[in-house]
Amino acid sequence: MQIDLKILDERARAHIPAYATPGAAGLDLRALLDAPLEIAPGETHLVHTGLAIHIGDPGYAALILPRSGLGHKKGIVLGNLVGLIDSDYQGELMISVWNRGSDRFRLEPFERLAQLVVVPVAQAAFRLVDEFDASERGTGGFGSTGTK
Ligand SMILES: O=c1ccn([C@H]2C[C@H](O)[C@@H](COP(=O)(O)OP(=O)(O)OP(=O)(O)O)O2)c(=O)[nH]1
Ligand SMILES: [Mg+2]
Repeated sequence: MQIDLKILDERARAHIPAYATPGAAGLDLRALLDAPLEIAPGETHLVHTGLAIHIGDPGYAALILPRSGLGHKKGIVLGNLVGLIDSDYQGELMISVWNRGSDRFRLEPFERLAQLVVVPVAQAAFRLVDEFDASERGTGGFGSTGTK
């Protein structure tokens, strides 16, 4: 599929998101910074990408997810845990970066810090009912199928 992409800051032109391997699901997003950004433990910063996308089709959305290596090894994840990019959003892609670790982290200009995944979306219409058709699970949740 194709998605319209706008470059909002010329520095981002050299780093148009691309899939790193033929099977990649995520497109790495880079930090558009003038200088390295020191992120103290517990701090959250909103980081620019210099890019905007317009998905334009309500049958799709994009998710911003952490990169596994940064998240696991450095504690650098997202302040909103997951970013949701609506299909009608046309503004800059912004990344909320949260240092949940115990060490300072130095984010370098144009470092890859998160990834964008395009996903199909179903927009649901709600039909009000008094009773649901029976299902095998019914109302059982939170471990009701056993814990082992
Ligand atoms: O990590 C993110 C999350 C969201 N957005 C943009 C795209 C999204 O379409 C818009 C609104 O996000 P969301 O709906 O999650 O935030 P909200 O707090 O509900 O704001 P709004 O009232 O604008 O919907 O902000 C980003 O750039 N980065
Ligand atoms: Mg919203």
